[in-house]
Parts: sequence; C-alpha cells; structure tokens
Amino acid sequence: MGSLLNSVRSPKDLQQLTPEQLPQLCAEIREKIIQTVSTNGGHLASNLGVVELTVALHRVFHSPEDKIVWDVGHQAYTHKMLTGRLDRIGTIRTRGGLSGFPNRQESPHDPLTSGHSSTSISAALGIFKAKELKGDAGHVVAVIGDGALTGGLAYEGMNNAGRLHKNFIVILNDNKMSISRNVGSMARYLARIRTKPSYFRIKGNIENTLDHIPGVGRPFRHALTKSKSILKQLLYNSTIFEDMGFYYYGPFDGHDTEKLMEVFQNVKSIPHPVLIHVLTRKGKGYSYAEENPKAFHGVSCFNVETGKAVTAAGSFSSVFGSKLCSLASEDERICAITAAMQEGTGLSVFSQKYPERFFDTGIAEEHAVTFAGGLACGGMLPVFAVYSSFLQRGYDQLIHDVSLQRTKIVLAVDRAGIVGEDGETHQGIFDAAFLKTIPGITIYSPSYYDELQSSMRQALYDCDGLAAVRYPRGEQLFRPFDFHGSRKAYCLYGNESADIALITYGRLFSNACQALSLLKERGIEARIIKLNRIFPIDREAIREALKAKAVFFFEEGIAQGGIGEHFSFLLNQAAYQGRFYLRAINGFVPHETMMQALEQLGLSAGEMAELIVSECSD
Ligand SMILES: Cc1ncc(C[n+]2csc(CCOP(=O)(O)OP(=O)(O)O)c2C)c(N)n1
Ligand SMILES: CC(=O)[C@@H](O)[C@H](O)COP(=O)(O)O
Ligand SMILES: [Mg+2]
Repeated sequence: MGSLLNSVRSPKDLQQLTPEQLPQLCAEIREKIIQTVSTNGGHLASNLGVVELTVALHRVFHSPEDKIVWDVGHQAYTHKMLTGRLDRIGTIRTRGGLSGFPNRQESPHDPLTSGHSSTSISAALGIFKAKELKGDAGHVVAVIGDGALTGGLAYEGMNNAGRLHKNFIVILNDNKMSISRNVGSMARYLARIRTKPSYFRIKGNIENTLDHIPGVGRPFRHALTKSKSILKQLLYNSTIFEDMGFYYYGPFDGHDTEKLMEVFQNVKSIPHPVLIHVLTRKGKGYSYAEENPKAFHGVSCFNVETGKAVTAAGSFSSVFGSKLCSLASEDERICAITAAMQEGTGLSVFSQKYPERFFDTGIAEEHAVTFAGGLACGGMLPVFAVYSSFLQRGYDQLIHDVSLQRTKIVLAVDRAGIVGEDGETHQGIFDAAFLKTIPGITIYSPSYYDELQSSMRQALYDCDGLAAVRYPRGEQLFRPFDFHGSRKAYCLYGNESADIALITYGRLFSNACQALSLLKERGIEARIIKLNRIFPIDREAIREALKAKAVFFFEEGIAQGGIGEHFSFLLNQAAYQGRFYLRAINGFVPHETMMQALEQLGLSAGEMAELIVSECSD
C-alpha cells in the first residue's frame, strides 16, 4: 500500500481521501511522530493523543480561512504535517528547522505563536472579533487541554466569549493529564462529567420532548435553556461551561475520527459559543507512552524499541530538589510549590516525603505566587520552583502580593538562560531583568551544584524579603579544577593584576574561564569577576572592576534592563574611566541546541575571547 501521508501536501488533499482511508492515515502519522521525536526529541505523548482529533478538524474546517488555535501548542505536530510541512517535519526543533510549537512566521496555518499555556481562548476570541470587524469569513476554533484549563486565563477568555451570539468553538481535549496527573477541582469535575452519558443526546431528547408539549413546552424549554437553575442542572445534567454561556457537547471519543467529524460538522452552524468535550489517551498508539505518559510528555532522543532515552548524569533541578528536602527536614516551615511542573523542577521526591507541605497549583503561576505570599503571611517559608519563562506570568503578584507585603518567599527559578530546542517561547532570558526591579529582592545566580546548594540556604536565611535563586536547564558545565564554589557575593578568578576584566554570572562562568585560557595562549592576561549574588551588586565587586582598564560583561539574559546594564550604570556613578563592553541578548532566541545558541549569541568561550582580542589588540 502506498503512503497516504505523503499524498497530503495541504488540507485540501486531505479532503480527497475516503473515510475508509483515514485510519491508515492516522497510523502513518503516528509512525512519523514516533520516528521524528525519537530522533529530535520533543513532545511525544501529547502529539500521539491528538492524531484523530487533528485529522477530523482539518477535514471539517478549512484552514487557513478557518483558524485553529492550539493551546500551549506542544501537540501541533500532526497539524504541521497536514498543513504543508511534512517534508520539513524531520527538522523540527533543530536550528533553522520547524519550531516545536505553532509559529506565525512559519505558516499561515498557525494563527498564533504559542508555547505558554491557557492563551488559546482569549487569542481565538480576539481573532474572531478581528474577522468580524473586517468582514472576513471563516470559523475560529480553540483547542485546549484539560491541563491548560487549570490556568485562570482560560476562564477569563471564556467569560468574555460566553457572551457571543455567533459560532465560536472551543474543543476541550481531556486526557486526564497535565504533564503529571491533572490536579484540582476542575480535574475532579471533568472526571465526573466524563462518566455521564453523552450530554448531546440527553439535551436533544429533553428539548424534543418539551417542543411537543402544546402551549407550555416551547416557552418552558426556552426559559430552561436560559436559566442557571438546579432544575436545569438536574434535567440537563448542565455543566459549568453552559453556565458560562457555552453550549456543551460531549463527552466524545477523541479517537473516533468519523464521530468527531460528524460533531464538528453539526456544531459549525450553531450561532453560539460551543464547547466540545473530547476524551483522548495521552501517548495513544505507543505502549511505553500510554503506560507512562508523564515520562513521554517531553523527551530527548530515545530508542523506539526499548523506549529508553539517554539520560543526563544529573541536573540543577535534581540538586535543587534534594537540597530542598534536606532543608525541609531541618525547618518545618519550608513548603514547596509548583505550577504543574513537579517533575521538571525536581520536586517529585519532596512531594512524596512531605506531601502536606507540597502544593501543585496547576498551570497557575499567578495564583502560585499569591498563594506563596499567603503562606508567608501565615508564617510559613514557601519556595516556589518555577521555570524562568513561566514566572513572567507572576510579575504583578511578586510586586503586589509579596514585595509590598514585606513577606518572605523564595523563588527557585529553573531553566534560567538559554533552554535550547523549545526555542523562543521558553528561553529564560528575562527573569534577571524583571526581577531586579522588585523592591527588596535579592537574586543569586549559581554556576555549579554546590553553589546552588549554598545559595538556597542564603536565600532562605541570609536575606529578608523576596529572594530568587536562578539556575540553568540541565547539567553544570565544565568547572575549572582550581575553582571552589563561593558563598561570597562575588569572587575573583585569574590574574589579579590584569588590566582586562571579564564579568559574568551563572553558567557563563565556565565559558569565561575557557576564554581566559584562550586569551593566555594569545599572550593576553585577564581576570574574571564572577557575580554570585547578581542583585544587589556588591560595592566591592564594583571596586574590583574599577581597577581594570577594560571591562567585558557577558550575560546570558536580555541586555535591556539586565544586570550588565545596571553594572555599567554603577561604574558610571563611580566615575569609571575605562572601556565597558556589554555582550548580552537582544530580542528572542530561536530553537537550536543550547551550545549553538550561545555560540550564535557570541557567548561561547571562543566568541568571548575573539571580542576581547579584537577590542584590545593595538
Ligand atoms: C504558563 C505555562 N506553564 C507551564 C507550562 C508547561 N506545560 C506545558 S504542557 C503542560 C501540560 C498541559 O496539559 P494539557 O493542556 O492537558 O495538554 P496535554 O499535554 O495533556 O495534551 C504544562 C504544564 C507552559 N507551557 N506554560
Ligand atoms: C510544552 C512545555 O512547556 C513543557 O513541556 C516544556 O517543553 C518542558 O521543558 P523541559 O524539557 O525543559 O522540562
Ligand atoms: Mg491533558
């Protein structure tokens, strides 16, 4: 049998297939997903779960006139293959290749660049309103997972969309999983409605019956559908979605392509917001992923036969998790909070050891910060472990609900700096710049595991108010053999009498050390001022920098408002007469390996040395 997938070069080609061919198409898509992710890494289980759903969507809706907005966007591989990107799917998440997420720059079939959770309904509503204002035709569909539905933004979107009197479609892809098992009362609620018979049918039957009762039937049906009464709930088995202004249909088997197509076709003509509840299995079709969807949510390369991945020897996240456990054994006030990233942030052991002091808020970073603030008001010592890029969500809460309260919480900011293959939505390049604006904050940026451990203790006990410890994704880099981790706010490395000073912090210290060796080979002496506490900057570190004739600041973070810019301001205030160079990040950083990105940004050892040679050669 020839490949059906190869014959689909656009959604229009999909229309040419017969319904009988769709199961084979889905099987081919699954095979392609498994093969691609096993080579490139990526989000396996979520993508395997939405194959039939995506095929059904593209059979019924006509992208790009109809807009399909994927929440988070980690599950859009089938969508990419069906919308003209099959040839490039093997390049996904690699330099210059397809993004692992929908991307507006990549295809007209991606109406929204995404990566962060719970944005789909709000964005889809905006797209819908823009269409309406411009008189453009076409449907708008948001596809949101049950995990993403734990994010408050989704409800803000529904709250507005529920007032529409036009067709607007939300598909809830319910697989009972966030990355870990989904948590919270909405997850419990979905579990309850999953077990009820299809609401589509019940509702239809009741309305039919009422319509046939002469005189009172129709007005009563009308009143009933508009009401939020208990009677309606009893009769209709009504859902929260109905109460928010949506027609609710489901639950449906999300792997039954034909049924899904029938439902989508039916709801297309309803002049009202509609929520279709679809049940899928995360990891569907690959037994290792079905059995352990958590382990196959996001994976690096793996062996398809054995399901085994190459695992790193250690990581900052796991060192953080162990250290927090030991600190919590000494201090009963310590609580750990995650916003649906228990595994990624290294908190799994803590959650088992101290279940009563462990809190998973769901994908709700804003709530997590305010909740941590509340715990602190109540006398606890909360540690919120969160990826740098997701913490962006909690900025106002940090100011209003923590700093302003003069309470103490600790942020364990994981994935700080370049994250690599997830690309521009996930890079942790803004945290140092935005955190340092918050009154009273202390920020540590350890380079190695032992420094992370000591920074944790310092953040908890050596400073008042809000403190952050930020560290990168993955393993520590090469460490100069004669370097010992330091608890000081800064430390010095290299030739103390050198006129050239490299200043840096965090992971880049390793590269700076290598740059120092490269410079030495070329007869250039230099020293490094390594900042351990990056905010507030120690006055002594400024005095050390003042001794140099040329200062080169290297920063794995955004230049504008970053630590380097602030350092230069402090040097200026101290009437520094030498030269100051800042090499930091400008704008978004695309997907490629972490090492490739550092090279590209001029932050590899070689690039650092080149800059210094070119600026300091006579
Ligand atoms: C703001 C934000 N916080 C956390 C994440 C990390 N994250 C990505 S996918 C995911 C789980 C999403 O679950 P769901 O929407 O149900 O999709 P599924 O993977 O189950 O298909 C999480 C927590 C994120 N992308 N954005
Ligand atoms: C889609 C998403 O936001 C997460 O799955 C993220 O990709 C995880 O990143 P890590 O691989 O760094 O844990
Ligand atoms: Mg889910």
